[in-house]
Formats: sequence, C-alpha cells, structure tokens
Amino acid sequence: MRLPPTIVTRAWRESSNLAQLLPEARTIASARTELRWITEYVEENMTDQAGKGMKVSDSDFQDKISRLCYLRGQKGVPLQYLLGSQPFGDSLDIKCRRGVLIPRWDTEEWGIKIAQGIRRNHPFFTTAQSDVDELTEEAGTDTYVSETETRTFKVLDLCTGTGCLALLFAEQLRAPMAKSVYVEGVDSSLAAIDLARLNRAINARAFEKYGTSVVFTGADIFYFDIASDQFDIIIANPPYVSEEHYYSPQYTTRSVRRFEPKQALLGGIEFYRRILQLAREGAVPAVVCEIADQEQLQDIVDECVDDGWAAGGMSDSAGVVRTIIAWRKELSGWSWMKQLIDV
Ligand SMILES: C[S@@+](CC[C@H](N)C(=O)[O-])C[C@H]1O[C@@H](n2cnc3c(N)ncnc32)[C@H](O)[C@@H]1O
Repeated sequence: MRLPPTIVTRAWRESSNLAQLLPEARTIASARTELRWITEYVEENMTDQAGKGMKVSDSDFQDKISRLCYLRGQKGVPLQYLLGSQPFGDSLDIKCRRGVLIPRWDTEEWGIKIAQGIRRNHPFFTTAQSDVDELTEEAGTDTYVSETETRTFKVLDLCTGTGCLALLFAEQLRAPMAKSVYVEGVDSSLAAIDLARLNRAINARAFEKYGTSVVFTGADIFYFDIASDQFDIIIANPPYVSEEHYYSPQYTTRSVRRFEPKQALLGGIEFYRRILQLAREGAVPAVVCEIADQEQLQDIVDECVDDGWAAGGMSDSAGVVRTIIAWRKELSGWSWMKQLIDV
C-alpha cells in the first residue's frame, strides 16, 4: 500500500534517513524508533573500532547510518539481520543471521506465559524435594509422586531455529535446590544449529548458574525419536504457513519472503501430526505449539481430543489465536494449563 504523501513529506523534512526507512517502517513513529536503534548500533560499533585504535571519522559514521537506513527501508532487509540481534525474554540477546528465522514477539509472549505457568504451577517447581521424598515413601508408586520425584525437568524444543524458545525456557525455569532443568533444541538446518549454539554460549550466564543445561541437536523431526519418559514437555514453533499465504502479500511481507528462509515458514498439519506422534511415543505429558490460525487450531485440537488429550487454544495480546496447548488428562501436574485456554 502506498504511503500518504503528507507522511512522506513530513519524514523528508525531519531527515533523509527517516524518509529512507519509511517504506518498511510505515509510520513516522516506527521510523524514528528504527533510526534510534540503527544510530545506537553504529555508535557502539564505531566506539569498538575506535577502542581497537581504528580511525573513525564523522562522515564514516553518517555514511554507515545512511547505508543501513537504505538497506532497511528501500531494500527491505529485516532490521535484525542488519543489527545482528534481537532481545528476547528478560535478558537474552539472540544473534540473528540470514538463513535462520528471526524470533517474533508473539513467540516470545507465549513462551514466557507457558514457562512462567510451569514455574508457578508444576509440582516439580512448587514442591520441595524433601516433601517429594516423604510423599514417595508414603505413596509408593502414586502417579503424582512419580511425576515430581525426578530431579531434572526436561523440555524438548522442536524446530528451534535461533534457539530462542529453548533459551527462553532455560532462562525462565529455575529449578529449586537439588533439582535441575535440561532443555534440548532440535532443528534440521545446520545454519540454525550453529547459530543456536552461538546463542547458547552468548547467553549462558542467564541459566548456567541455576544448574540448567541446554543442548542443540541437528536432526529432522520426521527421522528423530525420543525414548519413553525422556521429556516433560514438548514446545515447538514449526513451519506452518500454507503456500497460498506464503505468496499472498496480505499474509507474508515482501521482506519476509525475500530475506527469511522458506523452509522455516512453509509447512502445515504434517508437522503437528509428527509432534503429537513423538509425544505419544515418548509418553510426554504436555505439548505447546505455535499455530497459524483458528482453522489449523481446530484440526489439531480434534486430533488431540481423539487421542484422549485435553486441548485448546491460547490467543496473543493482539487477540490472534497463536498456540495450541495440550496435556494428558490422566496425569496430574498439568491441569492448571486450562486457565491459559481462551479459544
Ligand atoms: C518457524 S521456524 C521457528 C524457529 C524458532 N523456534 C522461532 O520461534 O523463532 C521453524 C524452524 O523449523 C526448522 N525445520 C523445518 N523443517 C524441519 C524438520 N523437518 N525438522 C526439524 N526442523 C525443521 C526450520 O529450519 C526453522 O528453523
């Protein structure tokens, strides 16, 4: 859609960099925010260079800013690929590179909600180990106890990309004393696994001190198996965009189509079926996945319910259906997820 000429004129009056950014930023306010981020990034970069004894002139500084504004606004390069990173969760700095999908705000939002829900409500986090030991002794093989007695809570993040969700769960889930958290991220793209490992190294301070470990594995989820009782929850943001939506500018922007990897976006129900199959085979009690829309949600909820799971959808703060939440009804420890379901 063409921008109103009054906005374009206002942007040019304020600065040429702002006007360059406008085609992608779409509003003066967003263009100002992007210009501020670009300027801060260039300042930091130039300070680093100056610190290494390199000469940096004012015109180098201005040229660099103009070039980035041009690439962003006129060529449509996503800001995260230009600046190289995206803040995520409370303190994570997720490095971004061409060839790997940029983490989205809606993924971050549901990831935080689920991780915080687990930490507040799941017996592993709310029950002290001494209580568990006592209960185990009293109850023998009671299900509740067998779920909570384990000292490691394990999360499997399928289709991990930059590793943003895996690292978010590692950051948010802090195990009580004498227990620990293990998070494994899986992706079939080697570029993604390389980047996820870099992101783990950069962000280790956010979780290592709590005894949490994170592992990234290169594998295709259609040829990947898990053992029974290996994981407590599967989380995933799989490729879910249909061909029709991928090629429609209404759903997928030119910038996304041009710069982000197609294999990270194009997909559908086959991914959810595979994820549910893995959950079934591995006796995983809970699954949370990002989804495309209401129609896709209904299809997957129906499959879960047919399988004897409890399931429903959760919207994001923009009111868009964003995730499917499912758990095995016969197990305790997960029924609190009901509170999150609003669709
Ligand atoms: C929508 S992106 C999500 C990335 C990341 N979890 C996020 O939320 O930003 C989907 C990811 O699935 C990966 N992928 C696609 N097909 C796959 C497969 N068969 N097995 C494993 N990973 C796959 C892609 O490489 C991509 O990184």
